[in-house]
Amino acid sequence: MSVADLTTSPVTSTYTKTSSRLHSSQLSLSSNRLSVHFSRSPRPIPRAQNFKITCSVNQVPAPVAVQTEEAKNKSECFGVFCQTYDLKAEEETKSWKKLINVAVSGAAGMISNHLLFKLASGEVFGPNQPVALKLLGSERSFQALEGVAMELEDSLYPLLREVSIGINPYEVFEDAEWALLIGAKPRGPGMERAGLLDINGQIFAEQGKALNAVASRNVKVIVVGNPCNTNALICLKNAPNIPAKNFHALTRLDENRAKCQLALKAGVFYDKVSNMTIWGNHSTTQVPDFLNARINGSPVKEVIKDHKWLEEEFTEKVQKRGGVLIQKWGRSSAASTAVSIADAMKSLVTPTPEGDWFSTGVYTNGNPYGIAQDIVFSMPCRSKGDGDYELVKDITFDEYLRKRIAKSEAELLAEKRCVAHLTGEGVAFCDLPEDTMLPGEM
Ligand SMILES: NC(=O)c1ccc[n+]([C@@H]2O[C@H](COP(=O)([O-])OP(=O)(O)OC[C@H]3O[C@@H](n4cnc5c(N)ncnc54)[C@H](O)[C@@H]3O)[C@@H](O)[C@H]2O)c1
Repeated sequence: MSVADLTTSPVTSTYTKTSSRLHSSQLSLSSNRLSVHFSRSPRPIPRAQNFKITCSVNQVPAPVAVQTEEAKNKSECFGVFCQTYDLKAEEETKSWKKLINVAVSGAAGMISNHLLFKLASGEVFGPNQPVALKLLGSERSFQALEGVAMELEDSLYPLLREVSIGINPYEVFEDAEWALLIGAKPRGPGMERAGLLDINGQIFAEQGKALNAVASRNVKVIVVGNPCNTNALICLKNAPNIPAKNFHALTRLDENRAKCQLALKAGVFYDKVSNMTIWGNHSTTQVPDFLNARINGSPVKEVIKDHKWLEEEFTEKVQKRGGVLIQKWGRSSAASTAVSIADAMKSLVTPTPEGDWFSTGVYTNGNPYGIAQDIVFSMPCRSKGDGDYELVKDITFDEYLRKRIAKSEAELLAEKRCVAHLTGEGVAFCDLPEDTMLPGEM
């Protein structure tokens, strides 16, 4: 049964439009009946469209798209996603899950332009998980946000049930179960790192407060906007009613880059590289850990005998990859960052393969590695696939690794002092050890 088959059935034009949103893999057939169940949002007043369709291929009830006064007046939902369908359910497909609310900030930006389509396609949450996308933009980017929503409309994703757009985080983050915080100001010419910390820190303080006020109490937050570790710290400090454990700073792109470089050097396909940890800050002090990583199940140092390359070239290559890419591309990595955000989410919603782990920047309180408390630091984690994670215990350290980790730790502690006014910890004092470039910056 294809979409083409469906659209030839005797339906009204409204229904044809809707049924053309369905892909055969997401449909369920019982005898000659086809059922699709669009989950209802838990919110009392729908902001975007909530609808339920059941149809028979031979005899299709002609559904009426109802534009209620309330729906007309809603500015948050977008276009086709504002339709309310008044349909009678004849058959419900049991496999559909409850709608998942995903908020994305910086939704009109370059990274989101790749990520949103991955989320809507089912790549992250699976082929029977309906998704609502709640898109946050800035005042300046609002028109572009409408353009993004139009492209989402035109993509006819069957799993995409709601799209709402807005510039007020207190509205957009309502009931969010995932918050992907990508929107941030780029570092302008001549801007000091401390200036960037302050200007973006304010965005993440506000968004932390908004999450605290209106998001799901178990929302998982992934901070991408730079400087992402300290932004994540600011965000969690401003959201005291959400577990600090739920906040992540994205270092998965760095992990993916490190795996790629090791695979290249060892002459193996990159799926043979496992147990890759990025320690520390998403900056050039980050530490790609070749001591604990494995290639084909063996320690990297047994496979790659050129230890000088590992300590010098490999480490620097990973740390500066973003900058090199900008020189080639003329802009910072967007597609591979979106891939890595999807990877980071998948790592939390699917069980980690036996013996392996992944890297993510998380809150350090209670960590078993002796890293300073109360910062957000990239560390090795495992997940049961329930959205939560635990830190990996059996990790080996040597002097080289300890020394490098300490440098990244010192940088994050200095960044923390720089944003004390945003974390509720007094007066800020900025003594950053050096102005390390962020990956992705010139
Ligand atoms: N952690 C990582 O691995 C990683 C990798 C690459 C880029 N980044 C960072 O991700 C961020 C976004 O990158 P991009 O390439 O998508 O940038 P972009 O400039 O293309 O998009 C950013 C968008 O955010 C919007 N925005 C600004 N302030 C906002 C706010 N307060 N609320 C909502 N939206 C806001 C802007 O209008 C813009 O549309 C940057 O900070 C970049 O440094 C992080």
